[in-house]
Amino acid sequence: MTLALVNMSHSPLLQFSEASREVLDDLDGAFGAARRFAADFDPDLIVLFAPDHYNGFFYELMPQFCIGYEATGVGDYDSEAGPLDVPTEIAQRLAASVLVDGVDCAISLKMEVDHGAVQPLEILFGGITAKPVIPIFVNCVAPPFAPMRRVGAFGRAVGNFLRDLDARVLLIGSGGLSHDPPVPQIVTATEEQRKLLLNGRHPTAAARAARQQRVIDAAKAFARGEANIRDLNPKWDREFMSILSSGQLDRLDDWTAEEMAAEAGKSCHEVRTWVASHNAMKAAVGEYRSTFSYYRPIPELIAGFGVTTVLPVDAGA
Ligand SMILES: O=C(O)CCC(=O)/C=C/C=C(\O)C(=O)O
Ligand SMILES: [Fe+2]
Repeated sequence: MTLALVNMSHSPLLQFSEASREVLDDLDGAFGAARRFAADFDPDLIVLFAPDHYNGFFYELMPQFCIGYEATGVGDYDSEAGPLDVPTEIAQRLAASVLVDGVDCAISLKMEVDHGAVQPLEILFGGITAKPVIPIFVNCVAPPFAPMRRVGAFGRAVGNFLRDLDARVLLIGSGGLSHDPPVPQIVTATEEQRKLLLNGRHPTAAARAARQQRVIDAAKAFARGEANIRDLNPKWDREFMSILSSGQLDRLDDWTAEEMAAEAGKSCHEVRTWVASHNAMKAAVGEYRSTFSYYRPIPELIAGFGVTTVLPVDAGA
């Protein structure tokens, strides 16, 4: 086993925002660094921790963690649609191993994934079929949430499996830091939103376009300072990133979902993908070190945006 890790925020607004050329070029620089890191590492397998935004997972049956044996991109926000190249037999062994390790984890023989999973594959590798990938859903938008210590335990169970796998594996954690985009909440949902949250699979093109336009409009209003959206919290973001790079992952164990959302917005729970990925890395390799770290609060994307790359301490410089 040889392991490397990329964590990156994603944004459905990347192609649809009014962010300035300077901001987008700055972000492209960070994506370029992560892309070069991924190309240099040249994995033969990607293990991708990603959230979903009510495109593949719904309240009809909402797991906290789910390993995909097969997966398809739904194509939201112009992300690539179609089947991913999932090595089913390895995914099956991974799921069995995680269960034996004591973490109850769902499996899907027909997972549907959205921009949260697809965007890092596009940015790092140019598409969803460039490399074999095992997609792992982590619930980051639908309360109630697993305790953070459980997210850590899940990540470690994945890492324990990877430690004994004869492969070059790139772990990816996909999701934002502080952010509060207008994702409907079950407690405040209108009747129409409730239908979407329960099972809004495969919306019509018109319904998809209306849903997306609402988010695009909210981002424009937020950048003008006019939206009713919680502010980004760069202090919280930097503290979180510094805890991850310190390797002291148990410092996150007692963070509560309520405090996290109050500090950093409801979608900050996407950091759960970073927590799982770092715990997987630590379980598999022991000590790790950060090799690249980018952070910028970007209101036009409604995102505290981070990109990091990580290698085992004993890997060459
Ligand atoms: O379309 C909807 O109703 C949900 C909104 C949505 O998908 C927003 C996604 C935002 C992110 O992925 C993000 O900022 O991390
Ligand atoms: Fe997201």
